[in-house]
Amino acid sequence: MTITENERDAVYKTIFSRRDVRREFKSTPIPKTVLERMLLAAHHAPSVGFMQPWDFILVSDQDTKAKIKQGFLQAHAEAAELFQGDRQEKYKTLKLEGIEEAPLGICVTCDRERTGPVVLGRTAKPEMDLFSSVCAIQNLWLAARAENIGLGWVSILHDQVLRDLLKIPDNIEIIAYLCIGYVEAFQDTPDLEKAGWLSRRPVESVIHHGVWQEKTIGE
Ligand SMILES: Cc1cc2c(cc1C)N(C[C@H](O)[C@H](O)[C@H](O)COP(=O)(O)O)c1[nH]c(=O)[nH]c(=O)c1N2
Repeated sequence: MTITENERDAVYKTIFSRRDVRREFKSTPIPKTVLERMLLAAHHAPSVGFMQPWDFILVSDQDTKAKIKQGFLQAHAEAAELFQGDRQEKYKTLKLEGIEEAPLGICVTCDRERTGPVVLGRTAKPEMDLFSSVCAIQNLWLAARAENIGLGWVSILHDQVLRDLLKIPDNIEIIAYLCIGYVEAFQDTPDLEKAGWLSRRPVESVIHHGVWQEKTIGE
């Protein structure tokens, strides 16, 4: 199957216009068929040894979301203490989650024993199963964008909060909590760039020819 030029352009458009969304979620529920399409796309991610170690826990209960938000607030306050001076003040102004506003939360996990203990491709690098679950998240993120649905990753949250609330067994690794929903608009630039936190590095600064080289860019 050959990808046509228009189809190629649509893929790049989706990649470049994807955003981490934390604000302006609409309460409109995501239709079942749309959600199924997105989850099927996530499930078609590459995985080490074709292990498919991911699971997706769908969270729409408002009370559960409120408890997850409490967990975020605690971790967020702890995080603020780690920054100093102006950086700390700036950190406190950032909007870093849309847990209660987004109609759907998805907790993505990784079952490290799914096809184990010995997994093709994981023998020298045991963390490859975790990375595979992240591949599924990226597929979900892009599929959401293609559906004009926003997705935001919230990692300022201790695992135990999600483990207790969502009854996740100890042998299952927690990879991510994602906030998902239709949005008022997709911004052209990342929120953190707009807020003056960091900006996108020039692509030349991350490409090395032959050997790794130290590269400095103005920040
Ligand atoms: C593993 C991981 C974890 C997080 C994120 C991303 C990833 C990949 N990002 C989103 C992150 O801030 C964002 O991707 C960058 O700022 C770039 O913006 P765009 O994604 O291009 O809009 C993120 N954003 C946020 O508001 N709260 C968070 O806790 C996190 N955590």
